[in-house]
Amino acid sequence: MKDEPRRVEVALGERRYLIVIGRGLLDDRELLRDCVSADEVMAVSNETVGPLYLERLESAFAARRFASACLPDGEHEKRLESMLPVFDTMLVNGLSRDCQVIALGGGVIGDLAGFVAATYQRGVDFVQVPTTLLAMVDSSVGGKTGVNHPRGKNMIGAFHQPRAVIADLAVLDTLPDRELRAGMAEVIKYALLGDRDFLDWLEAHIDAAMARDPAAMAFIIERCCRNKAAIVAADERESGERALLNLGHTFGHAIEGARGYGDWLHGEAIAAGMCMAARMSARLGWISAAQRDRAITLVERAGLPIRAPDDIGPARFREFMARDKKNRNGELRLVLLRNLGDATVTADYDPRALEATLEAVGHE
Ligand SMILES: NC(=O)c1ccc[n+]([C@@H]2O[C@H](COP(=O)([O-])OP(=O)(O)OC[C@H]3O[C@@H](n4cnc5c(N)ncnc54)[C@H](O)[C@@H]3O)[C@@H](O)[C@H]2O)c1
Ligand SMILES: O=C(O)C(=O)C[C@@H](O)[C@H](O)[C@H](O)COP(=O)(O)O
Ligand SMILES: [Zn+2]
Repeated sequence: MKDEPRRVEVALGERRYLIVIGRGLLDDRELLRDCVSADEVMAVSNETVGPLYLERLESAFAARRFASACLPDGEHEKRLESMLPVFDTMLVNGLSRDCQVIALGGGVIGDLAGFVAATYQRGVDFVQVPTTLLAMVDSSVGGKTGVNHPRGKNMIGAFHQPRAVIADLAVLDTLPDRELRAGMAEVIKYALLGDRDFLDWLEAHIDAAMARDPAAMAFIIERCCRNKAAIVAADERESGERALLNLGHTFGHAIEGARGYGDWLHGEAIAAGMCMAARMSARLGWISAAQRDRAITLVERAGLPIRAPDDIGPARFREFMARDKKNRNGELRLVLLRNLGDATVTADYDPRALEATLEAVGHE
């Protein structure tokens, strides 16, 4: 018997949208046509995902004006220049302000296509069709769109919520193992920042999840989407608690930036960044050494890096961290652990704990 899709609502005051999670959704034309209501459709994907799944969208929207663009693959392509060919395609095809954009891909395509939608003719609607675990549990939800700048991650962008998120679990069958592991970093993030029960569950089921057990995957994706939907509903534009979703990201974004958005995947950098946050929290005495090790062990069991690359010194970390979007009045705000399953965003910490954590990169 086919499982019914799971549905998670993101409620933003009067506005709301659905995240639909299930196997085979890309073959459900009724759902696709329901979510994408416009007569003019622009699908954005990349050279890896497009050949695998774009045809499903093409055939679902054959009766409408349909245009598409497949960008080169990779995090380094998440930059302003990559948006131009997408705008060109939209203009050449005469797409009006009534068109809708579909982002078909991982977080890179989701963030970029979302920003295209936020800015094309001052803003059109878009639908997220995430194809990585990371995009299903995190980037497709919540409306953060944008691109990187050589001086910092996601430095140019806009809040622009999708009108729907369609997560077809079948597409994960073609996702490489390394990308699955990268997605698991954001999964572990939700547990550490605010969901202690989920942390216990993950510790018991991480091996099943890494083996792509279908029930475990569906449970994980729904649980993470519910967590994210609740945080985004409470603080859509990150004036407060949404910054908790940045656990591991102040360090992680510095790693990505210092490596030139190249060899370290976002999820890998965030994994190492979360371990740094755990070590710093332990140095501050906010969590015990045993709790720190529990967090790090889970990251390690997911096959993720637990250490930042040793060629990024404290000065380079600080250079990127000084530009972090969470900073206020020149103060470096960090997401740290007060307990497992209980993170806090604060600039109120002993700076020596940060210094020691940065100095120890490569040694611990
Ligand atoms: N907006 C947000 O809230 C948010 C949240 C988390 C991360 N992000 C951003 O997301 C990006 C990382 O996303 P990602 O990890 O999905 O990386 P990605 O988009 O680069 O995708 C990872 C790789 O998997 C390939 N791929 C995607 N789906 C596939 C499939 N089904 N089968 C085979 N290959 C597939 C892609 O072509 C790519 O090579 C980063 O830029 C990060 O900053 C944004
Ligand atoms: O949705 C959010 O809020 C997040 O912070 C989710 C993060 O996982 C994601 O990497 C996000 O893109 C980071 O945003 P930024 O504002 O720190 O650039
Ligand atoms: Zn992230």
